[in-house]
Amino acid sequence: MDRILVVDDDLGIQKQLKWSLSDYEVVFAEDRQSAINQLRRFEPKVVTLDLGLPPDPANASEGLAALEEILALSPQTKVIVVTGNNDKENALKAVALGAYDFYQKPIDSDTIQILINRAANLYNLELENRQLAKTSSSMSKIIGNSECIQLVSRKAEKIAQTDISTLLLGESGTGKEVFARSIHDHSLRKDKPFVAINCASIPENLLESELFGYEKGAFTGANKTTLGKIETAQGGTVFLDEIGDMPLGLQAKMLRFLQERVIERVGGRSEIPVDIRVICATHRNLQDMVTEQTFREDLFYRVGEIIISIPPLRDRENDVILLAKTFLNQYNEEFGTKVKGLSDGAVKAMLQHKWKGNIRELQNKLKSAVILAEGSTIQADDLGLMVREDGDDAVDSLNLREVRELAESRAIRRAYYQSEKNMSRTAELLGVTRPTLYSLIDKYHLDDIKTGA
Ligand SMILES: Nc1ncnc2c1ncn2[C@@H]1O[C@H](COP(=O)(O)OP(=O)(O)OP(=O)(O)O)[C@@H](O)[C@H]1O
Repeated sequence: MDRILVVDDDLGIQKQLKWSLSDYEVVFAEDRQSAINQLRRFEPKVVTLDLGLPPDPANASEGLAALEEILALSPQTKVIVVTGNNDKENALKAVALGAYDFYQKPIDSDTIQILINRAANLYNLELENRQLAKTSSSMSKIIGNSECIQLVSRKAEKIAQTDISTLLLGESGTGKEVFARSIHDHSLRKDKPFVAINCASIPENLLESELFGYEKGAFTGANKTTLGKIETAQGGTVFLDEIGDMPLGLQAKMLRFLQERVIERVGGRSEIPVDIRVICATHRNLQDMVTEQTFREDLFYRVGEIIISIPPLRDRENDVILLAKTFLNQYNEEFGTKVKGLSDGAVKAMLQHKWKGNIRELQNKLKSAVILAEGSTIQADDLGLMVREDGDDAVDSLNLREVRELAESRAIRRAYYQSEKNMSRTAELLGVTRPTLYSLIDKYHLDDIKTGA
């Protein structure tokens, strides 16, 4: 509930406003000092300020001084000044000082309510814009305010200007490619190419020539010498998505390229030096693959000089809403629609949903909801989601064990980030011993925490 501060020494007006502003949490003050105290304590979004305050209720001096103090302390607050009848001069003075609007007594409940609603909406919009601007200032394409995504973004920002081989881990659709591009865009190689290749989507027999290129006549159909993706990225960055799907034979060749920074085209005889940064990604558990000997251990250490784990959307607190609003604006523009926002039910359903497809799933849902929405706001139904009552996690879980596992994994991850990745502190926050914490991390496959990423 948005909070409003009413500054007025007239108890009748206080009562009237409390009654007519039932959609808000209303707090009161009767003079300048108490107004400032309440402002500090409650951080209201909107203040209605009577200019005639004690000890000088007949003049506007005390009210104007209060206005200046409020705006100096909290410039984003929307202040609506309330003046005596016909006191236009002071009203205009207040607006010149930065008041959002003015209102002349006597107070009409409906009108002041409309004014306050508009002021609160504007405040919320400005707040959202500030948050978007804040997130876009560092890693520009990474949208998200949650603590875990901020930590990961900072890590990515730190390594962007180095050439360290980076391994991005995360479920499908969490934004691994977006991160890879952002790292490239923040690096000294940003004016050179960024070339992405998905190792899982290219048949095994073609992957080698796709990566390393081939000489004319190397095989049937090789009519002319062709550069591979690595060579075309010369000076820039190669993003190898789904590195876990790279066949073992090719892994050896990849290792040689990473160690010696030279490549040989298929059918070629000469070594070609390449100056390239490599970023790899996978949704697989490479450590397990190393144990199973389906991924070379030496390659694992070579591609993962630094490992960054991108958290799944369900662990990113309110980011889901921030992202949904961003996509909503984006799709409104793309499809020429005028959907205004998300209903409370839609917000609740989105916060409850498990987002197995992560940001990609959210994007798809928003896209069809914007196109199909009947009203001006998106409902849970438009997103194909259901609102569950609190504690009703079991509805789309397999059984109680799954509900418990999900809740425990979430709690562990939250405590881990809250304690800035300190294991002892994480265990303390969760009220378990360190060995218990480690066994839970193993049990729930929280690999990012295990590797300290
Ligand atoms: N932080 C973000 N802000 C806005 N959009 C994002 C963000 N992260 C990802 N996206 C969008 O989500 C979609 C999925 O992102 P991306 O392809 O980078 O995920 P991925 O982890 O590489 O997926 P996969 O493993 O399936 O290849 C893309 O359309 C991307 O534009």
